[in-house]
Amino acid sequence: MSQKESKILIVDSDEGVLASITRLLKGMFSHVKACSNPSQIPFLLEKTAYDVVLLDMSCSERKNVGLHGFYWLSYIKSVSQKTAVVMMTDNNEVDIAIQAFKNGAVDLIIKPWKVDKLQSVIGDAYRATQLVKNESLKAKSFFSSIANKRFDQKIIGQSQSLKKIVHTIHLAAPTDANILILGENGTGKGVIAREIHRYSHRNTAPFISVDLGAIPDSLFEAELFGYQKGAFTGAAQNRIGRIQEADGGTLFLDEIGNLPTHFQAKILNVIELREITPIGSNQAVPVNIRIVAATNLSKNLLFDQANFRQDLLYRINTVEIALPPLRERPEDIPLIIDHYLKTYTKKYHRPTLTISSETIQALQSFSWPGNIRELQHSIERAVILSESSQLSINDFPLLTENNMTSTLDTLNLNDIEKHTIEVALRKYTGNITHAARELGLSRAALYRRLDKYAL
Ligand SMILES: Nc1ncnc2c1ncn2[C@@H]1O[C@H](COP(=O)(O)OP(=O)(O)OP(=O)(O)O)[C@@H](O)[C@H]1O
Repeated sequence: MSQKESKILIVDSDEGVLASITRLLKGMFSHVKACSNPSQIPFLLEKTAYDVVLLDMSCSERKNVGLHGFYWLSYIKSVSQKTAVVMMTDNNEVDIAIQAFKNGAVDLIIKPWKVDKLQSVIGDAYRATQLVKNESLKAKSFFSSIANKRFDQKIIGQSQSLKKIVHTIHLAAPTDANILILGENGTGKGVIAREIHRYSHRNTAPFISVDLGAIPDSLFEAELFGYQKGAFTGAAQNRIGRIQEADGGTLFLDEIGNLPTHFQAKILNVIELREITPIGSNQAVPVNIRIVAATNLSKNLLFDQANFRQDLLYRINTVEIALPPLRERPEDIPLIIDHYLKTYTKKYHRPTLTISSETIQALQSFSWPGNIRELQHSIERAVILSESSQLSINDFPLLTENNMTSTLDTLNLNDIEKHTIEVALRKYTGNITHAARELGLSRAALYRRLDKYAL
C-alpha cells in the first residue's frame, strides 16, 4: 500500500487498544492519529482530511453509554463523505453489522481482531478512498447509495388506522403547525416525519433530522446552535448548527422525550423566539423552521411534568399523530412483507425467493415488540440466510422459539431474567444501549448477563 500522504484516525476509549492498533498501522499509513475522546472528532476532522477512520462502536467520553459509534459514524459521513469508516465492535451480531453498513461504514472488525485481517480490511478501506478520488462520480454513488435509499421509504399499509394517519398528514402538512408523533420504537415515526415534509410547502427546503437521544451532552449546543471560530479550543472555523441548517424547511426533533430538562428549556427558547445564537457569538440569527417532533414515551409519561416540560409540550403538539404498534394492525403485515421481500431479494440477488402463506400468517400473529423495524430486519436476515427458494417459518427463529407472546411457566429467577433480556433485545432489534436502558442496567451489566445466559 502506498504510504504517500495516507492518513488514518483511530478512535477508541481504550488506551490499550489505541496503542496496539497504532503500532500495527504505523507501517501502512504516513499519518496515524489515535484519539480516546470522540468529542474531539469534529476538531480533528476539521484540521486533517483523513482517508480512513477506524471507529469503535461503543466509543464515548462517558462510560457505559452504548453504541455512540453510530452517532459518530453518521457525523463523519455527514462532514466528510470521502472518508472510509471502518467500525470495530466486540459484539458479533448480524444486526449491528447491518446497521453499521446501512449508516455508511465500509467494513466491520470484530474484537479481538486478527492482525492480518485488521490490516487487510484497513488496506481495502484505504484503496476504496483512492477509488473515490480517481473515479469520483462512480465511487460517490457507491458511498451514498445506501444512505440515500433510507430516505425514500413510502408509508406502506392499508389498515384503517394508517389511512386515518395519512389523511391527517395531508390536512396538517401544508400548514405550518408543529406536529408531535407518538409511537413505540420502530413504528415509523421517522417515515411519517419525512412524509409531512414532502407534503408541506417547505418541501424544496431542507429536512433536517436530529436524534436528540444520540447527541452526547457535551456536543448538544455546538451541534444544534453551531459555533464561531475561536469559541472554544479546537473551533477552527465557523460552523452552522443543525437548527440553522433547517432554515426555510423542517426540523425533525427525534426522541424529544429523552432530552434532559435543561436542554428542553433551550429548545423551548428556540421555538418561542425563532432565533438561535451560535456559541461564541453575541448576535442572534433568525430561523424560519417548522418543528416536527417524535417520542416513544407514553402519553402518561409525556404529560407528567416530572418528565417533560409541559410548556414545551404544548408548543410542539399542536397536531398529534399517534402511530399504533404493528401488533394492532396485522392487516398491514402482508404488504410490508411483500415490500421488504422485493427490496432484499433484489439487494442480495435472490430474485426467485418467495414466502409461504403459512409463514405470512405466522408473522401476522407475532407481537413484533420492535414493530416494523423488527419485521424488516427479520425479513432481511431470512433473505440473507435462507438456503431454499421459499421462506418458511424456520427462517424466522422468533416464530419457532418459545417467545415473548407466551407467559413463562416458571418462577425460576434466572429463567425469568434470561427471558426478560431476550424480550428487550428483540424489542430493540439487538440494540444493546436501548435494551440496557429499558432493563435498567448499564451496558456492561447487560453484557455480563449475555455471557452468563449465552445469548
Ligand atoms: N409504513 C411503513 N412501511 C414500510 N416500512 C416502514 C414503514 N414505517 C417505517 N418503516 C421502516 O421501518 C423502520 C423504522 O422506521 P422509523 O425509523 O421511521 O421508526 P421510528 O418509529 O422513528 O423508530 P425509532 O423510535 O426507533 O426512531 C425503517 O427502516 C422504516 O423505513
